[in-house]
Amino acid sequence: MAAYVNRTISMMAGDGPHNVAMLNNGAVRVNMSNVDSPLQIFVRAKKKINDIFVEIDDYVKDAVTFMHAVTGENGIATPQDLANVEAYVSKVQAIREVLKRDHMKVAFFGRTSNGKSTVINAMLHDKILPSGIGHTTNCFLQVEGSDTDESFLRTEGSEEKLNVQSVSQLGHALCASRLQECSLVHVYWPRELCALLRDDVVLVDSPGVDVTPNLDEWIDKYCLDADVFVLVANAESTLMVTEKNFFHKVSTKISQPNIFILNNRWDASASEPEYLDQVRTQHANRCVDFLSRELRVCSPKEAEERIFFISAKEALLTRMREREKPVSSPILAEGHQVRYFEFVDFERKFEECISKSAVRTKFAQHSRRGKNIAAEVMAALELIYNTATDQKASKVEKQRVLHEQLSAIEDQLTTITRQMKDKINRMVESVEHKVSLTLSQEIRRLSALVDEHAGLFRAERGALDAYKRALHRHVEQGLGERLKKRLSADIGHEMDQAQKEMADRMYNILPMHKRAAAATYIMPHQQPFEVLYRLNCDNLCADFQEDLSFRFSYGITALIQRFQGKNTNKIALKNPPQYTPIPPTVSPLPANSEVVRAGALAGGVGLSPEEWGMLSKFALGALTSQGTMGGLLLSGLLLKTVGWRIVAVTGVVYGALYAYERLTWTAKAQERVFKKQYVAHASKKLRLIVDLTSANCSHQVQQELSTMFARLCRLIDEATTEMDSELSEVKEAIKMLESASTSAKKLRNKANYLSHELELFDDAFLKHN
Ligand SMILES: Nc1nc2c(ncn2[C@@H]2O[C@H](COP(=O)(O)OP(=O)(O)OP(=O)(O)O)[C@@H](O)[C@H]2O)c(=O)[nH]1
Repeated sequence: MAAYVNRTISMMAGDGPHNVAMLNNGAVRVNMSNVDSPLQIFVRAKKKINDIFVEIDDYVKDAVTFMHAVTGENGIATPQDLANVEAYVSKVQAIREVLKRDHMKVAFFGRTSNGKSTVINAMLHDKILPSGIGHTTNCFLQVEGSDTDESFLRTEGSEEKLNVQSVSQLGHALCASRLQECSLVHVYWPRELCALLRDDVVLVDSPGVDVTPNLDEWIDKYCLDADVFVLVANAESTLMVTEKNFFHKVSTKISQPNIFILNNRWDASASEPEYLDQVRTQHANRCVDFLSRELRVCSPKEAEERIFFISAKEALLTRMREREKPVSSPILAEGHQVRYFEFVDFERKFEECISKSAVRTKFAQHSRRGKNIAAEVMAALELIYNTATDQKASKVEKQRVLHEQLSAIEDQLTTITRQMKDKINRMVESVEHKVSLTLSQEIRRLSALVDEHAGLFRAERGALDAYKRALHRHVEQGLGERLKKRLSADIGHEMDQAQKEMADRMYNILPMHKRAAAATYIMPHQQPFEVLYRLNCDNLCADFQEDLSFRFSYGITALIQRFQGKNTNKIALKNPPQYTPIPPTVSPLPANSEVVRAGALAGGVGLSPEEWGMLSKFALGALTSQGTMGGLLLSGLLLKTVGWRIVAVTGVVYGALYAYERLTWTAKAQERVFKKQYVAHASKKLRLIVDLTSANCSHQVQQELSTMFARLCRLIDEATTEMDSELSEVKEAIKMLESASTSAKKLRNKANYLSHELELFDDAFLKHN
């Protein structure tokens, strides 16, 4: 027996969770260090996946912040995309909460008094749960590590901390204030006092399966999240139907539950050593059969590894002694070391099993969900990245097109401006020439126009003034109509052509969407173009003074004037006068303008106008004086030369001519003379305003075309301004899209990193588990 014990000790010391040593007094000490405990797999896995979920949490929050920035108007993510990713924040939070609470749970079941509480106490190395003969545990007792160093109780649904000593009352079936059998009491025990608790193992004690009909309720409440079930059987008897029945129910609700069978009270076999092996074999076979054949939760070989023959009472006692705690019965039966080693062996296998199982059942699903979340968020970011990339490409293209359009418009506008300027200048010159020519021609035809006037002519002052006003109107109107007829249509046609060409060329460089606006903005001429000029005969001929006094054509004065006029012309021709240019003006010339002109002519022969006046008066005075000596001498000379008869006949003829002219000096003749004088005067005045009028008309044309060109240029300017601001917007959008695609790419890559981390987690903790 001693050899068997030593062999078992050396075997277990090598790979067990606890270093085992036999003490001098025959007791066995087990090192509580849990550095190499299989439970550390769960601990490390929990820490790792918790760290990964912290990163996933940060990642999802970063993704939500990013998506907020790119969602909305002109955004690249839809509110639905944002809502989808936002939903993961709470999901990750929920997983982290579950992770915090994740532990390895082992539930102990069996018939009353089989020793469930004693097994748990032995595993906890202390007498924590009530145990005793008869029906002791009357409700579920869950022992777990307390975060603080204190030990306390908490009943289900209550936050009140109760004294841990009260567990023997609350959980004891014999206690007056006992709880419902289905209720749960949390027993918090300092982690530092127990390696199992430190490593997140939670142990659940239960009332005997033979004392309740509510097995289904138990299973639903306490078994569904259990990683390992321990059936504590009584080695003194055999597996009972009630026990089997319970686990049948468990296996229908949980797929492949991990079930260990402890044949407790094996110390009883010490009193009957001769049947020890047979009984053990019998129990073991039945248990293997139950697990592998009836429940089908494992293979027979695996089942063999999950069946143990122990004495919880001895194990607890041994551990109490190790911890130098008072024990009621220090005497242990023969073979207690072997049973204790088997108990330790159970613990090691149980720890391996519960650790692997908990990692697989709890963290596998977390890992899967983490990967799904990373993949879903990555898909959303991939979509945003693609959208941002596509939109950026189209914006870059738009930017290129806008650049091209702007520089094309600028080039074309420069060319068109130069050409249009030339065209306007040519048109202005042409119009000026045309108006000048036409007006000059019309001035030459002024006598015909004046002759057409058929008003009642009378020589009285009042009637004459009225006639003059009527004639002014007639000339204004007639001249106006003729000019309009000859110029407006012609120039108007040229204007229309020029404007049309201008508009066509400008439209062509406008962007398409502006053309419609331009078409409505620049309306074609509703009215034909009209040359505007101001012909105000009232002002122009205000200085006109008719001379309607009778003058005999052959009177001496007339003859001298005629003679004088010829000589003056001769003098004028010999000495061409230097005219002082008179600036064209619409205001009437001064009344003494003739004097000025005469003065200018006089200047041509070197005499001042005053000197010429004196000379003329003297000559005329000399010739026209009837009573002077000169006249007498001339008469005498004529009489002596040609004879008195000829003089008489000439006198008669001369008298007859005078009488005739005097008699024909009627209102008609006076009107003719008036019109002639008017034509001469008006022609002279109109000639003065030819340049001004033609300049005005050409200016009008220039104004009209320049205004139109300016309006078109304004349209182009508006269009280019719009295009400039559009270009700025496009540049901004490109910047935003660039930054969005970079961020989306970074976040997408982080999702890859997280998925990779979870893959590594699977490799480390799940794949070979
Ligand atoms: N001889 C012996 N007695 C044991 C062993 N384990 C437990 N007992 C005793 O069996 C009695 C019942 O033990 P408990 O641990 O209360 O059994 P239980 O299964 O928890 O019983 P309930 O709580 O009523 O369901 C106690 O007196 C224990 O001391 C053992 O291995 N050997």
